[in-house]
Amino acid sequence: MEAPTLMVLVASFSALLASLCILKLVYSLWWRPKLIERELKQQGIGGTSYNFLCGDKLAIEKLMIEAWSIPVSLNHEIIPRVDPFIHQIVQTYGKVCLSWIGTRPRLILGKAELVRLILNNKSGHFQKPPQNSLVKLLALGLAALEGEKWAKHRRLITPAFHHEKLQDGKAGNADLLGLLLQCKEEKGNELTIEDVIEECKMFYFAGQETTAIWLTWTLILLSMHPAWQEKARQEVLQICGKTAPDMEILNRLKIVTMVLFEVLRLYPPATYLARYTVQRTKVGDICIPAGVEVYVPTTLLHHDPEYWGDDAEEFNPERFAEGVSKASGDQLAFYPFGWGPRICIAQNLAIIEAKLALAMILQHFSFKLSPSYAHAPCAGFTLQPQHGAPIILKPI
Ligand code: HEM
Repeated sequence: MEAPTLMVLVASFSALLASLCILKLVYSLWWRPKLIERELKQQGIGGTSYNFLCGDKLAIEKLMIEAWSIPVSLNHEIIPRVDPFIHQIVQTYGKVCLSWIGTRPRLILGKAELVRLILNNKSGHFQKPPQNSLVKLLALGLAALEGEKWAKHRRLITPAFHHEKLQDGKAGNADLLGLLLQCKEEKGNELTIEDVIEECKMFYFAGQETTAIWLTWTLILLSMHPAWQEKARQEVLQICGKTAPDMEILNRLKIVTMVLFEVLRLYPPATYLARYTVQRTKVGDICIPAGVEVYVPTTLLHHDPEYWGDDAEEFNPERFAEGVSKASGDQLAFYPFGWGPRICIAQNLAIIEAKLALAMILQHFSFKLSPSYAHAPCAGFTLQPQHGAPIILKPI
């Protein structure tokens, strides 16, 4: 073949390749989002229209900067501050609506019956959304695994949190590490040393932050509601005086438990859960295309008067007097630990830790908010008091 002909061929091939790349880009950055938008809107789902490349990112950032620049009054109507975009979009388009995180469609499902279908789904069509590399670096392990590997790790780790272990006070990191290393040693088991490290990292992050923040909000709320602080203290002192509570005593602390659940309702450490459709999937009447992030807004459901009544925004531990299942109009309006197959593996441990810590604080201290406290809940990795929690403790 002559040189000029060869050059023409190479040039045509390059041009074809470039056109294909451009087409692919146009498809993923414009056409596909628009197709998904049309499909969901045809099913009667309202929401924002897709903006090229950035979606609702700018609107979300603007609302957050505004909301987070000032504290709020000392009450529990926190949604407009914690998640101003969700607050606004749900007010405009309803509890089931569509928004955009860049090019990724985000379907908000703020109804208990749909939350149930998503979190209970065992088809494998809903997975954890693809994460950016920073999140991957921080937290891998069980919470980020999928499919067979997740099922295997979950099976391996579950015994570390068995009820009897918790009763003996033996559960925890040392136990988990022992279990994982034992599994790694066993012949035929493909658990690698990297897997063991990832699980330990995951448990460190998942375990420390969430329980600490739960206790922090509990101290803030019991400072805001001193009558409940006193009621809970009286219960502890009546049952065990000033001796450290054991498991049997912890099981008898009814008011302490009601208080802790009411704090989890109003200030859930994990403000939302997210899933991602790996293929077209039906949820109730909604047909969700592949590649859609499903956003399950925990804080919104925990504050919704439809499930909690007119006093939804009030701190009223009494609503948990008959247990979690009778506290709301729908059991799936309260899921601080998630639900279904991926429910928090350590929820019993977290509850025991929180009860023990709170009971011991109540036994030995009375507490109130420092005058420098500004009520400013904001959602980062977990739901945080933005300017800290200065609390004045007085030994009793
Ligand atoms: C107040 C305390 C805690 C809260 C509110 C909490 C909340 C949650 C939630 C909502 C999920 C489900 C996530 C999802 O479905 O996407 C979860 C999963 C998980 N949590 Fe917790 N958690 C707490 C304490 C802990 C502790 C103490 C540990 C470890 C010692 C832990 C380890 C895990 C793990 C490993 C998963 C992933 C389970 C799986 O995907 O199979 N959590 N947690």
